[in-house]
Amino acid sequence: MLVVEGLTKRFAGLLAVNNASLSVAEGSITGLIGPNGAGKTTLFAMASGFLAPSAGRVLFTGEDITTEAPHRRARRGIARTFQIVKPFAGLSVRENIAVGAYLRHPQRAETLASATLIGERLGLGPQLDKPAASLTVAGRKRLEVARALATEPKLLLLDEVLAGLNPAEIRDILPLIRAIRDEGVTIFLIEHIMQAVMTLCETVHVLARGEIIAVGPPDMVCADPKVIEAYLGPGAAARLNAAEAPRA
Ligand SMILES: Nc1ncnc2c1ncn2[C@@H]1O[C@H](COP(=O)(O)OP(=O)(O)OP(=O)(O)O)[C@@H](O)[C@H]1O
Repeated sequence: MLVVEGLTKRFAGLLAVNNASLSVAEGSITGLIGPNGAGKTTLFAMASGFLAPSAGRVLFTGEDITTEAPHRRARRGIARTFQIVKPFAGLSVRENIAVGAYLRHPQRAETLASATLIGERLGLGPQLDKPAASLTVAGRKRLEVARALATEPKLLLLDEVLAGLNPAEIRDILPLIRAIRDEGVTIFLIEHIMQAVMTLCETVHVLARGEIIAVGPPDMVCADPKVIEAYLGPGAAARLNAAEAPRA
């Protein structure tokens, strides 16, 4: 569904993403992991049109969308959430979701009806008429997903939607992410919480210093020495192996 080929982004002297290629299969929940500063959000920004790549291509359902603006990609069916959640604080929760719903339902009554349905589905029913500013962190994260989902995407890019949530809140939101996929929305997510990645994702891509260094099922990827070293430093995989080896 989404194919990224040789994607590169330079910020002045910094190579944030370097010749990254990956694909996200239709109907999958695919993960993008990697240490802080690896280039994950930059890659998402290029996939969703918020940043122009320095080189490389982005294909969506077989079409080259590399130079398309975010609103055009949204119309094609690509939606993203942002790591730093910034709802329109003065608007109600329903109105915030309606901003997304407006893309497919330009009539006000329909927009609000669609926003109501999506808000209820995301567990925000009791808060729909409250100002977005009154939501807890977990509520804001749900609102962020609701706003993206309201555009009725085919592909949903989730950038650390679990960050800042406590274990109970994470446990509550995981089935929701799975349900969204089960209803036909392909999901590509950046996540640091490995337990969630292990539970949700069929395939994981690992980015380190801007380069894709591994891809595969989460358990395989997490056991890959290259991945262990990217997180823990050179020699870490060998030290872990030595520590785990039975003593003679
Ligand atoms: N607009 C920008 N201008 C200059 N440098 C940037 C810009 N955006 C990101 N960077 C740099 O690019 C690199 C990759 O950043 P990015 O936010 O994509 O990493 P990340 O993997 O998403 O990190 P994290 O897990 O901490 O969110 C970092 O060194 C960052 O400082």
